[in-house]
Amino acid sequence: MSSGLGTDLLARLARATSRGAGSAGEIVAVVAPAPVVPAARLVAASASALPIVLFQAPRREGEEPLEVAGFGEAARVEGSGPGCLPSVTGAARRIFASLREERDADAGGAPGPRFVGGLSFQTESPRKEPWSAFADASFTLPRWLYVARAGEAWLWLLVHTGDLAPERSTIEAELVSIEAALGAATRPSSPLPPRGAGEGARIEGTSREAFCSLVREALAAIRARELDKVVPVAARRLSPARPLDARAAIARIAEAYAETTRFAVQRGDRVFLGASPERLVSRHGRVVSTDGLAGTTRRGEDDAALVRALLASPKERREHALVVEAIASALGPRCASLDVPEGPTIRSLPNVHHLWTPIRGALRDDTHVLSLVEALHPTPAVSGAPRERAKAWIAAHEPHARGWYTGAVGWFDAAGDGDFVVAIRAGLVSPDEAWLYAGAGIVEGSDPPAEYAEIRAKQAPMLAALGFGDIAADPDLQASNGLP
Ligand SMILES: C=C(O[C@H]1C=CC=C(C(=O)O)[C@@H]1O)C(=O)O
Repeated sequence: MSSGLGTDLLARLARATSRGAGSAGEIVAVVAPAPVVPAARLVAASASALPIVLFQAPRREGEEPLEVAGFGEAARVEGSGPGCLPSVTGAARRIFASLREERDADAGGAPGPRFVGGLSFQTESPRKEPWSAFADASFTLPRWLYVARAGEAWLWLLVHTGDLAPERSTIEAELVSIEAALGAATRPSSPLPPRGAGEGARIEGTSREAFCSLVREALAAIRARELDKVVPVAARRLSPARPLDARAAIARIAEAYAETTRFAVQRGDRVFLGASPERLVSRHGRVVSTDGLAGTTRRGEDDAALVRALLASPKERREHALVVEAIASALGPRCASLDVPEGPTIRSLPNVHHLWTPIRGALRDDTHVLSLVEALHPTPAVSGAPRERAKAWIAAHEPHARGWYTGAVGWFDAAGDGDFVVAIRAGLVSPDEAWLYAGAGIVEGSDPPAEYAEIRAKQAPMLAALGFGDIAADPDLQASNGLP
């Protein structure tokens, strides 16, 4: 074994299993200190065929961001159909109860094993392509789990005790590959996308005209008082001439959008990845926090004027207020206190500015983060208001499957703590195609071409990460690729 980490981890595994033979069905978790690297870069550096998960939180005031990267699966919990989250929570509890953590003194502070995964926007049976491998809710307990916080990092290995003897050589081979990735991830990577990746690519999906007509239909429903707000989503499928590299795209988007939560969940050869600016909910003990995020303007040379206009726009404020009201009424009954600022501030990303209301509260009891997710999802930032009517409008009008886009991605641990983001600014990437999505909140006063420009700006990070940045920027190339 090339480094101390590998030797350490295997010695700890041997000691842990010799201490107790382990009852049938038990999972032993051993942990050792690891080099500190950006989690997204670790995923990108990994040549392992093991499926990946990633959740790399940004720096936020008063919080130590947690970075999580996982390879392979020690366990998976899944559910489908409306109301499946309680059974997923129950299944995860039983797995945590069968998990034996073994920590040496140098890993006393390591954040423990956790499930990483997500859920779809709407439950759907059977799930439509390209999302067939993504259950309505699906969470992985990684076999190899890298966790980093506050300048320290650790690597966990989770093994079913019954599998140990036959698996030993597989474990050793996987460890060699993860150590190599950790070594490579300490060196700066090249964030440049492949040149000319867009050449010869086929692009299909929601055209400018189709999106504008969806917005006009939404406006008609709003004028008819059927809805206050609805969030139509456009989908675009890119079939490149050369294979796409989802893991390299993860590293690029992670470095370019460090103020967002960078995430990835792999099922089969498809990776759902993105960089979300919007927290759905986090729970740490009794502290709950979330973001009201809705209302958008592009960035430009006249940035300060754009921000002033965004803050002053009654239409954007209304679109935003509906989100904040829905969050406050979902969390209010569960909280002993809830701090909802009077008005929004600005959250600026490299591509857009948003209206933002950070909300924090103290929970009345130890509500599991998944039941908070269930109470909040989907917020009017991705569905609309009233919620059920907006969901029905979306199901009737959007021609494509959203899948996990505008769902939620995050992690939860044995204590029921967790962190989830709204799964936006994301796409589903496999070697031979990428599905990119973007939506926009429609309220009275929305202008269809302006909303179309907004979704193009929201898709720019994923296009650039995949090497299609030239398509996003160049109108001639857009035309030659069949884009409006
Ligand atoms: C639905 C999306 O963004 C939501 C989040 C923030 C701002 C939004 C807006 O201004 O329309 C959307 O509600 C998306 O990026 O696909």
